[in-house]
Amino acid sequence: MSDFGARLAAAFHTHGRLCVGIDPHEALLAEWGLPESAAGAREFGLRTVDAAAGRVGIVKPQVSFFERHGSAGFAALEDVLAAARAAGLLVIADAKRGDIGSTMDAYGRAWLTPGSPLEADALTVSPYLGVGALSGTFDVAAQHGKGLFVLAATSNPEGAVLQSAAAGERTVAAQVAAEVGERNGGAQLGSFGLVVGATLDRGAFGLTDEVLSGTPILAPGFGFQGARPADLGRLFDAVAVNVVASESRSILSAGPEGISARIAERAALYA
Ligand SMILES: O=c1ccn([C@@H]2O[C@H](COP(=O)(O)O)[C@@H](O)[C@H]2O)c(=O)[nH]1
Repeated sequence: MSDFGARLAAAFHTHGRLCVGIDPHEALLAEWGLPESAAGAREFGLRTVDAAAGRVGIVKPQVSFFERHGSAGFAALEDVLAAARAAGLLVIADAKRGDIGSTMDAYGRAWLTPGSPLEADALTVSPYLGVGALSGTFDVAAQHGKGLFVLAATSNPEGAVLQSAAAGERTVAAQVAAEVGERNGGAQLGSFGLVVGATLDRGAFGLTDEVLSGTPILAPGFGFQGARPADLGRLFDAVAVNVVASESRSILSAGPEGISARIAERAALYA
């Protein structure tokens, strides 16, 4: 099987850049007429997968909305992950795991090992304990052709003070980007990416075209958080071709009857 970077490039080519977030918020479950339970989250996720399949190439389940239902929530998530992958969608598990290296290795195995109940194509991880603490997770991902998205400059305003702070001659975000970029070894589109919010000016974080070159960029913040598809080129210019544009609530709020049309409409804006 090809590596994650190659599969992502193929998804871009076939379906464009939109990634549909699967975030079964309590309010959305109510709007969809579904119970506030693991069963509700499962049904919500499966219907979203059905609507996404064939219309986009990538989905991003937000793990927290399943985790809050405990073991039944994880069982629901397993079904959603399996259904999405069976439908040919690339699945980014948005779990934002971050810990010391030995513990990260276990997270890597949980989310990225073929046949694992929680198998995804890529996982979001936090570099707050040092990018080096993710070393074993990079290795597990590489071994199985999977991907990682490492938080660099997040879409929420609270992140900026830390992420734009100096780390030697670079900002924290740019240091993370440089270390992740090295892992991609000059590939046109590597398997190891960054999270860079679409709500911010990446220049303020030192995230130049050079430091982002060849690195997939997961960009939440489109839709509900205010960034518009038309901003993609302006925000990311030379590296826009590597951007996974993520929208959750702006799509999910269409409800079960309207979601297929909403996905098709939004996907066309990122084609
Ligand atoms: O910097 C980040 C990293 C992750 N997220 C996640 O993306 C979605 C955004 O949902 P919307 O409804 O499109 O606002 C959500 O799962 C976040 O946890 C982010 O927003 N920003």
